[in-house]
Amino acid sequence: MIPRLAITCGEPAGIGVDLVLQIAQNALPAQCVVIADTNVLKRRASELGLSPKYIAYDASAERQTSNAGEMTVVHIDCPAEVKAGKLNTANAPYVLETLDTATHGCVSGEFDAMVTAPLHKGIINDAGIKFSGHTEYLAALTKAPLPVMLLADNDFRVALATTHLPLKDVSAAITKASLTQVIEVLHHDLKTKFGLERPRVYVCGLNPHAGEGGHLGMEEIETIQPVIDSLKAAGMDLVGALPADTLFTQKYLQHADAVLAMYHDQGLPVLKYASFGRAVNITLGLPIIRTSVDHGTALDLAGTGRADSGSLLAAINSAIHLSRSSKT
Ligand SMILES: NC(=O)C1=CN([C@@H]2O[C@H](COP(=O)(O)OP(=O)(O)OC[C@H]3O[C@@H](n4cnc5c(N)ncnc54)[C@H](O)[C@@H]3O)[C@@H](O)[C@H]2O)C=CC1
Ligand SMILES: NCC(=O)COP(=O)(O)O
Repeated sequence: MIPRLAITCGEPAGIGVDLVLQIAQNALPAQCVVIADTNVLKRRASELGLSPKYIAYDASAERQTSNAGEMTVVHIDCPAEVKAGKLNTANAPYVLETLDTATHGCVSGEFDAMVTAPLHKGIINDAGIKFSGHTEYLAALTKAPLPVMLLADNDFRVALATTHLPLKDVSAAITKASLTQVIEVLHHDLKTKFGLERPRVYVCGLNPHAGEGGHLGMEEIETIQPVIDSLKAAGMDLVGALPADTLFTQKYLQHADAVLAMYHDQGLPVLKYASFGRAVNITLGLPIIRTSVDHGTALDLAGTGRADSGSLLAAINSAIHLSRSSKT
């Protein structure tokens, strides 16, 4: 089976467009279908000194792997002119339309997976559209009750109990019910997507020193530990709650199939310090396969040819692997 992947370019003023063009210089063992405005691609390609052959996507044609120097495209109109590095609120609906097209294609089975290049959350909100991130948006589109963000560099996997929310709201968002659901989704997907029979998950506390016995916060005693104990009693292999600063050391990491951090900037800086440029963001808990890059729009690099496509390539390879090996 040749996997067919929908690839979105994200923010058109960002490096997503550059990266997709760079990736198309190489042959890939999948049919990569880029969802974008062909004119945006062509203009950026000429800025980068690239000239791929553009092929209009034909859903009825037989699947073929992607050839070097060719790009299969589903054209979506981008309303306003795109200048590399310059955000424009007028193009926010276009960004979402590319996501909608890719997602509907995955839900219908036309695509086996979607791979997303980075979008700019701020400019979409500036356009008057409430938006937190791909993770939440794709969950709403696919009616998934709870998405879980996981970033991975091979066997080093970091999942998050909460995603995009202000730090002041994190504690209230971690309830016994929400944390139980997050761990259940993580446990389920580690088995079905990563083939881990009995995944071992190390769980971080929320507070410094995991609350220091209640002297530095009560969330561990009142919420996190009771959830861990109850799921362990139900048969899951969980360790914690451990202080996050010491959990992220080799002594523990070498035994972990995944780490569950309580919030975005507790887990991701560690992962990015170790693996920036080759890690993959995988959304768990969706009825479709979605992978993404480990970085943002890097407006400072758009159109310069200096953006590193390592993480996008890793995201594509991960989507290919997951399309072939995932069980439901
Ligand atoms: N999956 C997604 O859609 C993601 C989107 N973002 C969004 O990106 C926007 C900008 O975020 P920032 O925090 O500035 O992070 P960023 O990742 O865009 O940039 C941080 C630094 O890393 C560099 N960098 C990023 N990607 C690179 C690459 N492929 N090659 C070489 N250098 C690279 C940039 O030049 C910059 O110096 C925000 O709106 C954020 O929400 C951030 C992360 C993921
Ligand atoms: N830092 C990772 C990130 O923000 C990715 O968000 P999403 O757009 O994939 O939900």
